[in-house]
Amino acid sequence: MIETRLIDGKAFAETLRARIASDVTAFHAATGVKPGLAVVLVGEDPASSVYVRNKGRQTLEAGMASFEHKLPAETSQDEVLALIATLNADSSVHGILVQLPLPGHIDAQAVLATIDPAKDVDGFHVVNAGRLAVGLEALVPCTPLGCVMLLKDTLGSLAGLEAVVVGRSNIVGKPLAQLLLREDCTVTIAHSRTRDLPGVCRRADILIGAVGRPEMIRGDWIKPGATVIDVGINRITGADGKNRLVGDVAFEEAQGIAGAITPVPGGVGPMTIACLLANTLTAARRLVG
Ligand SMILES: Nc1nc2c(c(=O)[nH]1)N[C@@H](CN(C=O)c1ccc(C(=O)N[C@@H](CCC(=O)O)C(=O)O)cc1)CN2
Ligand SMILES: [Mg+2]
Repeated sequence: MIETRLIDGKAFAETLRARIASDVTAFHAATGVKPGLAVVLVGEDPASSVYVRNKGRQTLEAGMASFEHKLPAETSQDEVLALIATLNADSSVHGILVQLPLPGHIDAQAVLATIDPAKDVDGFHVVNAGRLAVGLEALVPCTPLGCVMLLKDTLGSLAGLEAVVVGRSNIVGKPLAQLLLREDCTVTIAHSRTRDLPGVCRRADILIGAVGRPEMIRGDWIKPGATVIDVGINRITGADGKNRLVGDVAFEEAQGIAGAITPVPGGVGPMTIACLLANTLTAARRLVG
């Protein structure tokens, strides 16, 4: 039986954030500029509020300036666009992020399209998505970037490996497939219409769950020894009536089959904010340098 290794994203993210903090100190000493991150939250979604609070705290801990803009749920799209125009023009702001999801009356794509691509630290602007797709320097979405960092730390070179990404979102699935292609993986994006999904998953040396469906990927979908990255964060009520967080992969079933796996929580999640800080420093270097 295979001994399944746990990929500790929480510890990796802590080390990364410490390195970013020391790079921020050096950048500030060299330029006199403190990188600044502006986060826009519309409404009071409880999970989003927690993520935004954590982003603000970790931005300050890394020695950067944090600008939080919390707007009521009924804010109009025009008001959000006006705020973004102000942030685009503000030289103390090097990174701009609009927390998703937005309330239903706001067109997220229209909002994301107005962020200056040079300040788009989420990497969601079509200019950054396009630059990533054609192999140019780009700001890259944080969760996929974190996944690839964990994979390279676990496996070294990814070249030639068969990667299956289950999920085709603009935030995770599509950019992650581009990043894996850049690492010379053979990449498949699978989704709800994929035929024989278990069989497709069983081909994977690297299996990524990014569908947002609790424990959908079963243990017997995993090729023995494969590295499994679980991007899902699903809140479920267990048989005992208690709420808990599970991923897209049936974690217990993966034990003894996967070579390595990220837990939920404590796997990919913490990497998202660490990579956001890395992107903010990258954006500041490009804007100031
Ligand atoms: N503008 C953006 N919106 C959203 C993004 C994003 O990258 N940019 N990603 C997610 C939410 N997110 C950050 O915004 C995020 C999600 C999860 C975590 C995290 O650390 N998760 C912990 C568990 C936390 C919990 O108990 O809920 C973990 O997995 O260990 C950080 C950031 C959607 N929106
Ligand atoms: Mg909408």
